[in-house]
Amino acid sequence: MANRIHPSVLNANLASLDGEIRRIPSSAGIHIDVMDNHFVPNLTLGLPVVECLRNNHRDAFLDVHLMIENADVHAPAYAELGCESVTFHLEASHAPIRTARQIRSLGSRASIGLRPQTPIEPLGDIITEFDMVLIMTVDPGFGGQKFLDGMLGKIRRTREIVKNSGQEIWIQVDGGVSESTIEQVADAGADVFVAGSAVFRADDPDAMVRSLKDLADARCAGH
Ligand SMILES: O=C(CO)[C@@H](O)[C@H](O)COP(=O)(O)O
Repeated sequence: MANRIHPSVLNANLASLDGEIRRIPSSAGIHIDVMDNHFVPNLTLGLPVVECLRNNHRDAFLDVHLMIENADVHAPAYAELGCESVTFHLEASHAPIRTARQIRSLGSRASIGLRPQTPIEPLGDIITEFDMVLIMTVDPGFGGQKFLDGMLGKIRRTREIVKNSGQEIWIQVDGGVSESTIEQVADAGADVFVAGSAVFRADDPDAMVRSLKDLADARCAGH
């Protein structure tokens, strides 16, 4: 599938989210980080704000990344709102298969996220329950951190597992993705790239989105 750039609004002006999203029309999706100050040491926004964004951006692909405890309880509500993709964390779920099925039954793509320390291998048995795997390449909680090079092997192994599954499952990489790192991330096998500070700290955020896409496509026009 074609490479996709999903800017994370965590590093945007959160008080002007509507306007910030309108600055990046070349994005394939908008990555929205929901944090509860328990699963991660940061608090951002939740269901009411995502509902407003849904209403104001009917055509956008909303890619919600839940960094919250009790994911099984809360995740389906984001699918009910009509978010195209809902990621919850394996570490915050007691029933990942049931939650993924619920999300899919509500018409959204189900995605599973992994902290840097969580191995990918145990997911092999249930990977076909998901439409996307999100590999965190920084410790979740904050934008602007350095990409963890040690995660490249994990991305490669994830690509192998996805290939062996015979399904088209997207591999999203989140954390420290920029013009300096995206090529190696694409080489390793990712096809959905979250970039926060690289996009929103750029003078021209939309030009940055296009540049990241070109760099990824030059390495691999989809896996
Ligand atoms: O989920 C997170 C952080 O926990 C990310 O989505 C960040 O928002 C990415 O920001 P950059 O590392 O690209 O600045």
